[in-house]
Amino acid sequence: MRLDPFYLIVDSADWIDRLIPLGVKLVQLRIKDRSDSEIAAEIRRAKATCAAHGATLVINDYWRLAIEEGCDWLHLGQEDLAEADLSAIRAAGLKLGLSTHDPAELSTALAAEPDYVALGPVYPTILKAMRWAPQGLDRISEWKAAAGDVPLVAIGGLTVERLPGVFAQGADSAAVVTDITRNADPEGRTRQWIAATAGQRGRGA
Ligand SMILES: Cc1ncc(COP(=O)(O)OP(=O)(O)O)c(N)n1
Ligand SMILES: Cc1nc(C(=O)O)sc1CCOP(=O)(O)O
Ligand SMILES: [Mg+2]
Repeated sequence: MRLDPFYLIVDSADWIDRLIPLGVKLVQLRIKDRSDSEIAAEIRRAKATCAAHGATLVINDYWRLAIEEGCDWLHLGQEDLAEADLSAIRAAGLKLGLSTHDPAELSTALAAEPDYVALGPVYPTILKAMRWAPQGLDRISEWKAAAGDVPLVAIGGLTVERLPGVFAQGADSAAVVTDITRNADPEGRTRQWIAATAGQRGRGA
Protein backbone atom coordinates (compact mmCIF):
# COMPACT_ATOMS: atom_id res chain seq x y z
CA MET A 1 0.00 0.00 0.00
CA ARG A 2 1.26 3.49 -0.85
CA LEU A 3 0.47 6.52 1.25
CA ASP A 4 0.42 9.97 -0.23
CA PRO A 5 3.71 11.70 0.73
CA PHE A 6 1.86 14.80 2.00
CA TYR A 7 -0.20 14.03 5.11
CA LEU A 8 -2.12 17.05 6.34
CA ILE A 9 -3.49 17.09 9.91
CA VAL A 10 -6.21 19.58 10.88
CA ASP A 11 -8.66 20.11 13.72
CA SER A 12 -11.90 20.90 11.92
CA ALA A 13 -14.07 20.21 8.90
CA ASP A 14 -13.69 23.93 8.09
CA TRP A 15 -9.98 23.39 7.46
CA ILE A 16 -10.81 20.36 5.32
CA ASP A 17 -13.30 22.38 3.25
CA ARG A 18 -10.65 25.06 2.81
CA LEU A 19 -7.59 22.97 1.92
CA ILE A 20 -8.73 19.67 0.38
CA PRO A 21 -10.02 21.33 -2.83
CA LEU A 22 -6.45 22.53 -3.45
CA GLY A 23 -5.38 18.94 -4.15
CA VAL A 24 -4.51 17.44 -0.74
CA LYS A 25 -5.02 13.65 -0.95
CA LEU A 26 -4.41 12.48 2.63
CA VAL A 27 -5.82 14.29 5.67
CA GLN A 28 -6.34 13.50 9.33
CA LEU A 29 -9.15 14.99 11.40
CA ARG A 30 -7.58 15.48 14.84
CA ILE A 31 -10.09 17.07 17.19
CA LYS A 32 -9.61 17.32 20.95
CA ASP A 33 -12.02 18.24 23.73
CA ARG A 34 -15.35 18.26 21.92
CA SER A 35 -18.47 16.17 22.53
CA ASP A 36 -19.06 12.97 20.59
CA SER A 37 -22.03 14.51 18.79
CA GLU A 38 -19.95 17.51 17.69
CA ILE A 39 -17.14 15.24 16.51
CA ALA A 40 -19.60 12.99 14.64
CA ALA A 41 -20.93 16.06 12.81
CA GLU A 42 -17.37 17.14 11.92
CA ILE A 43 -16.59 13.63 10.66
CA ARG A 44 -19.67 13.63 8.42
CA ARG A 45 -18.73 16.96 6.84
CA ALA A 46 -15.08 15.95 6.45
CA LYS A 47 -16.07 12.64 4.90
CA ALA A 48 -18.32 14.29 2.31
CA THR A 49 -15.62 16.77 1.28
CA CYS A 50 -12.93 14.11 1.06
CA ALA A 51 -15.18 11.84 -1.00
CA ALA A 52 -15.96 14.70 -3.40
CA HIS A 53 -12.24 15.34 -3.95
CA GLY A 54 -10.88 11.79 -3.93
CA ALA A 55 -8.97 12.34 -0.68
CA THR A 56 -8.36 9.78 2.07
CA LEU A 57 -9.71 10.80 5.49
CA VAL A 58 -8.07 9.49 8.67
CA ILE A 59 -9.87 9.89 12.01
CA ASN A 60 -7.67 10.46 15.05
CA ASP A 61 -8.46 8.85 18.42
CA TYR A 62 -12.23 8.36 18.06
CA TRP A 63 -12.33 4.74 16.94
CA ARG A 64 -15.95 4.12 17.95
CA LEU A 65 -17.14 7.12 15.96
CA ALA A 66 -14.94 6.12 13.03
CA ILE A 67 -16.74 2.75 12.99
CA GLU A 68 -20.19 4.28 13.46
CA GLU A 69 -19.64 6.84 10.70
CA GLY A 70 -18.32 4.24 8.24
CA CYS A 71 -14.85 5.72 7.92
CA ASP A 72 -11.95 4.00 6.15
CA TRP A 73 -8.91 5.04 8.21
CA LEU A 74 -8.06 5.54 11.87
CA HIS A 75 -4.97 6.83 13.69
CA LEU A 76 -4.25 5.77 17.25
CA GLY A 77 -1.48 6.58 19.71
CA GLN A 78 -0.12 3.96 22.07
CA GLU A 79 -2.46 4.92 24.92
CA ASP A 80 -5.38 4.94 22.48
CA LEU A 81 -4.32 1.50 21.20
CA ALA A 82 -4.24 0.05 24.72
CA GLU A 83 -7.92 0.96 25.20
CA ALA A 84 -9.23 0.26 21.71
CA ASP A 85 -11.00 -2.86 20.48
CA LEU A 86 -8.72 -3.88 17.62
CA SER A 87 -11.00 -6.74 16.56
CA ALA A 88 -13.95 -4.36 16.21
CA ILE A 89 -11.76 -1.89 14.29
CA ARG A 90 -10.58 -4.58 11.90
CA ALA A 91 -14.05 -6.12 11.57
CA ALA A 92 -15.32 -2.70 10.47
CA GLY A 93 -12.69 -2.74 7.70
CA LEU A 94 -10.81 0.27 9.07
CA LYS A 95 -7.18 0.71 8.08
CA LEU A 96 -5.01 1.67 11.02
CA GLY A 97 -2.05 3.99 11.57
CA LEU A 98 -0.14 3.92 14.86
CA SER A 99 2.15 6.41 16.62
CA THR A 100 5.59 5.37 17.81
CA HIS A 101 8.26 7.28 19.72
CA ASP A 102 10.75 4.65 20.89
CA PRO A 103 11.76 1.07 20.05
CA ALA A 104 9.34 -0.50 22.55
CA GLU A 105 6.44 1.43 21.02
CA LEU A 106 7.57 0.38 17.55
CA SER A 107 7.51 -3.29 18.60
CA THR A 108 4.05 -2.89 20.11
CA ALA A 109 2.82 -1.12 16.99
CA LEU A 110 4.24 -3.66 14.54
CA ALA A 111 2.69 -6.50 16.53
CA ALA A 112 -0.71 -4.95 15.80
CA GLU A 113 -0.03 -5.22 12.04
CA PRO A 114 -0.80 -1.59 11.23
CA ASP A 115 -1.23 -0.05 7.80
CA TYR A 116 1.40 2.56 8.66
CA VAL A 117 3.54 3.55 11.60
CA ALA A 118 4.34 7.16 12.47
CA LEU A 119 7.63 8.25 14.02
CA GLY A 120 7.83 11.50 15.92
CA PRO A 121 8.66 14.09 16.86
CA VAL A 122 11.35 14.27 14.18
CA TYR A 123 11.93 17.95 15.00
CA PRO A 124 10.67 20.02 17.95
CA THR A 125 6.96 20.71 17.70
CA ILE A 126 5.00 23.67 19.04
CA LEU A 127 1.65 21.89 18.69
CA LYS A 128 1.73 19.95 21.92
CA ALA A 129 4.04 19.11 24.82
CA MET A 130 5.90 15.85 24.18
CA ARG A 131 7.88 13.70 26.54
CA TRP A 132 10.29 12.61 23.82
CA ALA A 133 13.25 14.61 22.61
CA PRO A 134 13.33 15.27 18.88
CA GLN A 135 14.27 12.04 17.15
CA GLY A 136 16.48 13.51 14.42
CA LEU A 137 16.67 12.41 10.81
CA ASP A 138 18.85 9.31 11.32
CA ARG A 139 16.11 7.73 13.39
CA ILE A 140 13.89 7.68 10.27
CA SER A 141 16.19 5.24 8.45
CA GLU A 142 16.40 3.04 11.57
CA TRP A 143 12.58 2.92 11.72
CA LYS A 144 12.31 2.26 7.99
CA ALA A 145 14.58 -0.76 8.30
CA ALA A 146 12.61 -2.13 11.24
CA ALA A 147 9.19 -1.46 9.71
CA GLY A 148 9.92 -3.37 6.49
CA ASP A 149 6.95 -3.10 4.15
CA VAL A 150 4.84 -1.11 6.60
CA PRO A 151 4.72 2.50 5.35
CA LEU A 152 6.48 5.06 7.55
CA VAL A 153 5.07 8.50 8.34
CA ALA A 154 7.39 11.18 9.76
CA ILE A 155 5.80 13.80 12.02
CA GLY A 156 6.82 16.69 14.25
CA GLY A 157 8.12 20.12 13.30
CA LEU A 158 8.08 19.38 9.60
CA THR A 159 8.26 22.19 7.08
CA VAL A 160 8.58 22.38 3.30
CA GLU A 161 12.29 23.09 3.76
CA ARG A 162 12.76 19.94 5.87
CA LEU A 163 11.08 17.57 3.41
CA PRO A 164 14.15 16.58 1.35
CA GLY A 165 15.93 15.28 4.47
CA VAL A 166 12.89 13.36 5.65
CA PHE A 167 12.37 11.60 2.31
CA ALA A 168 16.10 10.98 1.82
CA GLN A 169 16.07 8.97 5.08
CA GLY A 170 13.23 6.77 3.81
CA ALA A 171 9.98 8.25 5.10
CA ASP A 172 7.03 7.42 2.86
CA SER A 173 4.91 10.33 4.01
CA ALA A 174 5.40 13.57 5.95
CA ALA A 175 2.67 14.74 8.34
CA VAL A 176 2.19 18.41 9.17
CA VAL A 177 0.04 20.69 11.28
CA THR A 178 1.45 24.10 12.17
CA ASP A 179 3.64 24.75 9.13
CA ILE A 180 0.31 25.04 7.33
CA THR A 181 -2.39 25.98 9.86
CA ARG A 182 -0.30 28.67 11.56
CA ASN A 183 1.16 30.00 8.32
CA ALA A 184 0.13 33.50 7.28
CA ASP A 185 -1.05 31.99 3.99
CA PRO A 186 -2.31 28.41 4.63
CA GLU A 187 -3.51 27.96 1.03
CA GLY A 188 -0.19 29.14 -0.40
CA ARG A 189 1.76 26.92 2.01
CA THR A 190 -0.45 23.93 1.10
CA ARG A 191 0.36 24.48 -2.57
CA GLN A 192 4.06 24.56 -1.66
CA TRP A 193 3.69 21.24 0.18
CA ILE A 194 1.93 19.67 -2.81
CA ALA A 195 4.70 20.88 -5.14
CA ALA A 196 7.48 19.83 -2.76
CA THR A 197 6.09 16.28 -2.49
CA ALA A 198 5.32 15.83 -6.20
CA GLY A 199 8.58 13.98 -6.91
CA GLN A 200 8.00 11.58 -4.05
CA ARG A 201 4.40 11.02 -5.20
CA GLY A 202 5.53 9.99 -8.65
CA ARG A 203 8.14 7.48 -7.46
CA GLY A 204 7.99 3.73 -8.09
CA ALA A 205 4.99 1.43 -8.58
C1 LIG B 1 0.32 10.71 11.64
C2 LIG B 1 0.23 10.91 13.13
N1 LIG B 1 1.28 10.57 13.88
C3 LIG B 1 1.22 10.73 15.22
C4 LIG B 1 0.09 11.24 15.82
C5 LIG B 1 0.01 11.38 17.31
O1 LIG B 1 -0.97 10.50 17.86
P1 LIG B 1 -1.07 10.39 19.46
O2 LIG B 1 0.25 9.95 19.96
O3 LIG B 1 -2.23 9.56 19.81
O4 LIG B 1 -1.35 11.88 19.90
P2 LIG B 1 -2.60 12.79 19.54
O5 LIG B 1 -2.47 13.21 18.11
O6 LIG B 1 -3.86 12.00 19.73
O7 LIG B 1 -2.47 13.94 20.46
C6 LIG B 1 -0.97 11.58 14.99
N2 LIG B 1 -2.11 12.09 15.47
N3 LIG B 1 -0.89 11.39 13.65
C1 LIG C 1 0.27 15.40 16.87
C2 LIG C 1 1.71 15.08 16.90
N1 LIG C 1 2.16 13.83 17.23
C3 LIG C 1 3.50 13.76 17.23
C4 LIG C 1 4.24 12.56 17.57
O1 LIG C 1 5.47 12.63 17.65
O2 LIG C 1 3.59 11.56 17.78
S1 LIG C 1 4.24 15.23 16.82
C5 LIG C 1 2.73 15.96 16.64
C6 LIG C 1 2.58 17.40 16.28
C7 LIG C 1 2.73 17.67 14.80
O3 LIG C 1 2.48 19.02 14.58
P1 LIG C 1 3.52 19.96 13.85
O4 LIG C 1 3.57 19.56 12.42
O5 LIG C 1 2.88 21.32 14.02
O6 LIG C 1 4.82 19.87 14.58
MG1 LIG D 1 -4.21 9.96 20.07
